[in-house]
Amino acid sequence: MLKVGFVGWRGMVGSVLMQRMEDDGDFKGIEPVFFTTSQVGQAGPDVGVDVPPLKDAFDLDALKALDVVVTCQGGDYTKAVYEDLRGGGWKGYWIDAASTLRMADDATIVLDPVNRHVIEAQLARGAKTFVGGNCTVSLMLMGLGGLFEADLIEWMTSMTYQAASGSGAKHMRELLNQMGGLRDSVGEELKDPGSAILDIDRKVTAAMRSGDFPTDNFGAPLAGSLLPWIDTKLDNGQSKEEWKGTVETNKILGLQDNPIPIDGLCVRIGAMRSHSQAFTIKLKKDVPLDEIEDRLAKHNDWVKVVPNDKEATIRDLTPAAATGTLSVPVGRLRKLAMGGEYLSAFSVGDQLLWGAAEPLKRMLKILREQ
Ligand SMILES: NC(=O)C1=CN([C@@H]2O[C@H](COP(=O)(O)OP(=O)(O)OC[C@H]3O[C@@H](n4cnc5c(N)ncnc54)[C@H](OP(=O)(O)O)[C@@H]3O)[C@@H](O)[C@H]2O)C=CC1
Ligand SMILES: N[C@@H](CC(=O)OP(=O)(O)O)C(=O)O
Repeated sequence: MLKVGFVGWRGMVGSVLMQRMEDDGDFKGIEPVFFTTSQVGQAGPDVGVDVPPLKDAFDLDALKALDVVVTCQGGDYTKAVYEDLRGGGWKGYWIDAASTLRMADDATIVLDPVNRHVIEAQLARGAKTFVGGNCTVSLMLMGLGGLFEADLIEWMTSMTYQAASGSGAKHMRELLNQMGGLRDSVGEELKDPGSAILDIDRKVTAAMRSGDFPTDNFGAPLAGSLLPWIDTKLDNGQSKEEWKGTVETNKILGLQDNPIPIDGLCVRIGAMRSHSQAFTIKLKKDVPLDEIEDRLAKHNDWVKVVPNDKEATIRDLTPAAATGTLSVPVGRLRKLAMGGEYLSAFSVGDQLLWGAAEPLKRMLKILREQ
């Protein structure tokens, strides 16, 4: 029975992972050990099997006793522990949600409905480090996997609409406080259907720009606005989030030697936990739309092609519809005015499920089935 250590299990990503593992009975058949950076000795979570008290996540000897470490604790933890653990001779499997190790030569980015062949090849050559991809990248590949699989994409842009959860729990709270602050600033006026909308707008804008508006986490208003920058700046002008779209996609697909150009702008919007993306795709040839829809729909069990009409789109192709589900709807599929090789698409997905926890859960299962 695999002895599996969980670090970061009570955080936002970790909690989603725990829930999904419980839903699917994944704790049966492993020996789980729970770790913490702050609550050593306290009782472990109730996951339906006996677990020892929480161990110290920085205790290398305790970690070395494991066959597998699954961490959702974040990049600082990975930086603090991983090298020392490997340097100390530990040969176990490391499964990580953080981006720290993703582009390392000995790390494989996991998204098995898309790159099971890459994962299997890496396992066969003895790879031991497996990392979940960036949420936007994983969700894009789950949605458009059928086109990548058929090698139909010459290049593409991804313009994102990313939810607050991608920045963490505090940001989700701040977004809600911002929304509440805007509403409260015009509470009286909203009670009166006859009040002038431009007066309401003026007050809302003033509230948004006031020094009292809660912006400690985002650094600027998000509610009623948007933020066209995510993560740090690179020398070429890309944000790091935009860079990940190029390099992680090609690494996941095993195309580093002949990469597909993928670029775009990453934008934070006031959604809670589902990321959306609008794509412009240059196809290698003019493929009929029904064939494209067929390839997309058949690629995996979670992608759902949404007909390109208003009713279906506003019902099924939104964060409100996708959140809390494993479904990855893809719609707005049509050929663009530039010609038959130019395709538009729009996708949505829960960034804590396929964007974070689900690929890790499934990687652990792949190890168990080996
Ligand atoms: N947020 C996201 O969208 C994504 C995040 N990731 C990666 O996952 C990492 C973790 O992200 P996320 O889950 O958002 O981080 P959280 O801040 O929710 O949790 C991280 C850790 O904080 C500690 N913690 C302290 N106070 C609390 C509290 N009140 N409730 C819960 N945990 C608490 C816990 O560790 P302890 O028990 O040791 O105190 C927990 O494991 C990120 O750093 C990133 O590397 C990856 C993909 C997406
Ligand atoms: N950066 C993503 C969240 C994420 O997945 O990040 P990372 O690539 O560090 O795992 C966001 O803000 O929406």
